Amino acid sequence: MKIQVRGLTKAFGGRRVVDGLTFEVEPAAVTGFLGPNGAGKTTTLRMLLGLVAPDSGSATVDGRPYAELPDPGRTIGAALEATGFHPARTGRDHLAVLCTVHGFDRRRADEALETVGLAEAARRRVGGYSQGMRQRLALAAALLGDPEVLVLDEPSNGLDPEGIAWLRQFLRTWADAGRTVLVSSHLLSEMEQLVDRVVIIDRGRLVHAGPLAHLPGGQVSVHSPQAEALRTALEATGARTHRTRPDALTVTGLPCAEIGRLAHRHRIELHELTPESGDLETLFFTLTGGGSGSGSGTGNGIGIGAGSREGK
Ligand SMILES: Nc1ncnc2c1ncn2[C@@H]1O[C@H](COP(=O)(O)OP(=O)(O)OP(=O)(O)O)[C@@H](O)[C@H]1O
Repeated sequence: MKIQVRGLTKAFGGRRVVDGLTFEVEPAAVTGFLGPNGAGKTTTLRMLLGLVAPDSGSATVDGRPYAELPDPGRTIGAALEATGFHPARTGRDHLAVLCTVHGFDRRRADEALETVGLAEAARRRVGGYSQGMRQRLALAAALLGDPEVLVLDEPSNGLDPEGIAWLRQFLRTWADAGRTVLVSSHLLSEMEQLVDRVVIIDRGRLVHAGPLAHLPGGQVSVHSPQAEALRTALEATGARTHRTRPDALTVTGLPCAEIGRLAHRHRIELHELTPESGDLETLFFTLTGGGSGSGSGTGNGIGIGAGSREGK
């Protein structure tokens, strides 16, 4: 099932926090939803889940807005925040209550706890859970309806490296089964390990969407016996070059096809043209000019312009 977001817009107090946002999330892939703190990720997800009404535009799953899904609980599962658990309840009781509320078989509670690796802690009170265990419990809650589509807001927050490795494997298996998953984060370095595709937003607007493997902003390595002539031609277009050998350059700021076209136009012989995939950090800073937040990274990864969390 596909998630489709079309012209989605939402303003709070006259300020647009989601601004004409359009993107799609395909099944059978893990899609990262990335942007600095306050970029509008959570608001977008809340609109997708029918928790906030858009001012204009739409967010649909399988072609329908949440409110019109015939069986929303079995279509889309979401973990928006790993908070709001009753501390005196056990993990198992928490899920059992949700099963009752949503009309799911109570056996799903134990199955979901098993899936997220919380079976042994199931009968302990949530008040004693670590942040990572709460994340797993929130994920278990999202899985109760055995949905086709999973939406996770910052699921790696509070997970230790072992937890991250587990999450990566879980998401991989999920996508390999042909299901859809959208995972939001402001931690680029972690997402790079977790996702196949990215949707990057900043100030409520789309900055970039596409496969992780084809990120722009990376470098291209070029071998040519006329490296100096090529360098002159490239720099005239504004691309940055670095001579690595007498017959080799790395080029930043132009894709392979453009470099090949330019070389052809100047009758420059090429022996090799190799893209070196960009990384998310380079991409983000290239596309947004450094992000809208302030301050440095937070948590155990590198944050995208991770400033303070506003208005929460
Ligand atoms: N109900 C609300 N009323 C007023 N302002 C809101 C409301 N919900 C969100 N905002 C504001 O909208 C902006 C976008 O917030 P949102 O939580 O969607 O961003 P985010 O990208 O998810 O950020 P984070 O990574 O911090 O969760 C923020 O400035 C936030 O303060």
